Parts: sequence; C-alpha cells; structure tokens
Amino acid sequence: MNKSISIAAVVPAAGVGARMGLNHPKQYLKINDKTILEHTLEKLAGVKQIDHTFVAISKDDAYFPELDIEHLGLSRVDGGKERADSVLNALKAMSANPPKWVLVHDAARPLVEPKDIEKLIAHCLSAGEGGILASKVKDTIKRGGQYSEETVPRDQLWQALTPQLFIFEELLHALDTALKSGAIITDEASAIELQGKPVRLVEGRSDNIKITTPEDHALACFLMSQQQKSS
Ligand SMILES: Nc1ccn([C@@H]2O[C@H](COP(=O)(O)OP(=O)(O)OP(=O)(O)O)[C@@H](O)[C@H]2O)c(=O)n1
Ligand SMILES: C[C@](O)(CO)[C@H](O)COP(=O)(O)O
Repeated sequence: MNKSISIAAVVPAAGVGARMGLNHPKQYLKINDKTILEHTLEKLAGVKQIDHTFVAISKDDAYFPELDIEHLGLSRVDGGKERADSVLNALKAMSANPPKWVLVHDAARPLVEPKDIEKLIAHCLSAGEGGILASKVKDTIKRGGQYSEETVPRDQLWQALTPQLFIFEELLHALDTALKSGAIITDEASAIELQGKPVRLVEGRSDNIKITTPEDHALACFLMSQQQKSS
C-alpha cells in the first residue's frame, strides 16, 4: 500500500476476552448474522474519511482467516501482550508509509455509529488536536472496596469510549514512551496525557458499549437489531 494516507484506523482485536468467560475470544461471538469483529470492521469501512484499516490479531488466532472481510482490503498486524502493545505494533507496521492521523477503535465496540466517528474526525481535523469519543457519567459514582468510601462528584466525569483519534507521530511517541516507562496504559488518551498534550472530549452515544461480559453481549444483540431496523 503506497498511496499517502491521511487517516488510518487501528482495530485492536487480539484480546482473549477473559471476562466473557468463553473458550474462544469474544470478538468472534455472533451478533445476529456476523461476528462482533465483522460488525466493527464494516462500521469503519462505512466512514469514507478512513483511508486504510490495520487490524491487530493474535498470532495464534485461527478464527480471523474464516471471516468474510476480504472485500474490506484490510492489513493484518500481530497483536501484543496488552491492548496498548497491540496498538503500538500496528503503529510501527505503518511507519514506512505513515498517515497524518490514526484512529483507534476497539474491536469490542461494534455498535459505534459512523456519525459519531465522523463527528470526532471533523472536530479533531478542524481544530488540529487529538480527541476521543466519550459519554457523560449518568450514575452516582462511589469510590471504595466493599464499602463506599466517597461519592465522587460526577459533573466532570466522562466514560472514555473509542474511537480515539490522534496525530500519528504524537501517538507513536507517546505510546512508545509510556510503555518503556512501565506506565499502565488502558487507552491511547492516557499516553497522550502523560505527554502533557490535550485530549478533546467529544460527546458520543452511550450505547457505543464495549462488549466485555455476557450481559453486554445480550444487550448488544438487542441494540444491533434496533440499529439495523432504523438503517
Ligand atoms: N492484548 C490485547 C488485549 C486486548 N486487545 C483488544 O482491545 C480491545 C479492548 O480490550 P478488552 O475489552 O479488555 O478485551 P480483552 O482484553 O479481550 O478482554 P479481557 O480483559 O476480558 O480479557 C478488544 O477489542 C481486544 O480484542 C488487543 O488488541 N490486544
Ligand atoms: C480503550 C477503552 O475502551 C476506553 O474505555 C478501554 O480503556 C479499554 O479497556 P480494556 O480493559 O482494555 O477493555
């Protein structure tokens, strides 16, 4: 792939899905007619501003070759030990022909609305700053273990979602630096924040859920049916 790229997408899809409690990775669970991963890749393919997609897949993943995604023209890269390692591997794989921007979206978030992705892209590219989709916390938040230690003021609290969109060179440097320092990085924004760079919070739909536990899968099946009815 040698054409210059403005926006590349990275889909970390190399997890084992331990919290789902299955004998196969959760990204291969079906929602209606397709796997979670196929749904997610199709959603990104529907966003015309994305020039190419790299999907990080575990080296011993025997499921990925079975997917019906040839038509999407993706590039497969090896996943890593943690999500951040998978993302960094994908960034390194594209460094020979680097994009200006990189958009990272969890395979486990198939319900994302393309309109929200387009909203994030429009903001970041016009403002020249990185950003993430996020949803405002709606519940009362407690800090504690077995007992509540504190009710945390929630007016400034957001749930980070994906996609997360950053300038390629900045994210490559931030992730590489953070991981070499041993920092715990659970999203791209936290690596960027460690560099003291801004992360714009762009409000997105709260039904852009990450399918993590069995009840999330049941909810996702319902939400996907609703999406398909209205599309
Ligand atoms: N080493 C890893 C770990 C996770 N992921 C991906 O990162 C996304 C979000 O991670 P998470 O929901 O935690 O998925 P898992 O790590 O598979 O789940 P668990 O923590 O329950 O094992 C998922 O699409 C997952 O496939 C990845 O690409 N590489
Ligand atoms: C990136 C993310 O989805 C933002 O909320 C989240 O941090 C992923 O966490 P996980 O533990 O890897 O699922």
